[in-house]
Amino acid sequence: MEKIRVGFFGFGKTGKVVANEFLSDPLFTLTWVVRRSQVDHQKYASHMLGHEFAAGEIFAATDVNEDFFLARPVDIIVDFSDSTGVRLYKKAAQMGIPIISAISKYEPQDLELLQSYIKLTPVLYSPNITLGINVVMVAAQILQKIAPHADIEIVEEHFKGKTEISGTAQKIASVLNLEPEHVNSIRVGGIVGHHEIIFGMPYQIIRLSHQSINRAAFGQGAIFGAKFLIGKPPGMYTMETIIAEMFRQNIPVY
Ligand SMILES: NC(=O)C1=CN([C@@H]2O[C@H](COP(=O)(O)OP(=O)(O)OC[C@H]3O[C@@H](n4cnc5c(N)ncnc54)[C@H](O)[C@@H]3O)[C@@H](O)[C@H]2O)C=CC1
Ligand SMILES: O=C(O)C1=N[C@H](C(=O)O)C[C@H](O)C1
Repeated sequence: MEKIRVGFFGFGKTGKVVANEFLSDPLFTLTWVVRRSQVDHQKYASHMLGHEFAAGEIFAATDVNEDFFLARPVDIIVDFSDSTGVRLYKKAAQMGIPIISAISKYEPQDLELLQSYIKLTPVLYSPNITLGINVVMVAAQILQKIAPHADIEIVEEHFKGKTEISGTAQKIASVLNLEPEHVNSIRVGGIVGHHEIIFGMPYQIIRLSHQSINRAAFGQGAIFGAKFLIGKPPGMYTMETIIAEMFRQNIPVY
């Protein structure tokens, strides 16, 4: 069976680990990687990640011109770069190549550009692409409806260098209609990503919590998303809508 060809944007702390998950999955082949600079230009990501086979030729953002996607065809684009990455693949969207965006914080004009692509191709956009956090997000919305008077606070913990409030926490606050002051950020050590939603009720506390213990969790989420997205009609898709549908199909009947 033909492998799914992946075009990958970003090769940073998370991008490298996610790219390696695609390299290690027999269903996929990493066709190329685009990073911002000329660093490691035309080397292979696979070699840099310790594999002997050659896959994932590295290009710089400046290499991505009108012909790039025609010359290096892929079946899906996966973006773990930053807000600006979306500006590089309008042509791919016009060609109907599905897009997974894992960018957690978009500048408004870049989010607008991503949203313009949904008329052309299927786009899966999730600020946190792990299966687990999206189960927590859906469960929290259900719990809020069951206990509408509960006090709710969000705690998000990340590595010391993360400057912005997590996109995940902002998404959780948004779906629960909470003001930003209910998001509490902690920055210590090398925490990959921990989110907890605390429901305070009379005489009891409910804590819904998710911890990414390795950035490979984001790679597994991206692989799950890629398998879901390929073949879908143009439109916007999110991990939580996929998970919500799985809740609907699997709700236990007593
Ligand atoms: N949705 C999710 O589950 C997750 C999302 N993220 C997000 O993914 C993004 C990347 O995370 P990290 O790798 O940790 O960040 P990082 O800062 O370590 O790496 C970013 C990479 O993107 C590249 N880049 C920047 N602009 C680019 C452009 N225009 N074209 C091509 N490459 C470009 C940089 O060269 C660098 O290699 C961040 O937005 C982060 O918040 C991170 C973890 C999980
Ligand atoms: O920057 C990260 O690493 C992460 N960013 C995402 C976010 O901002 O929510 C997802 C994850 O928590 C890790």
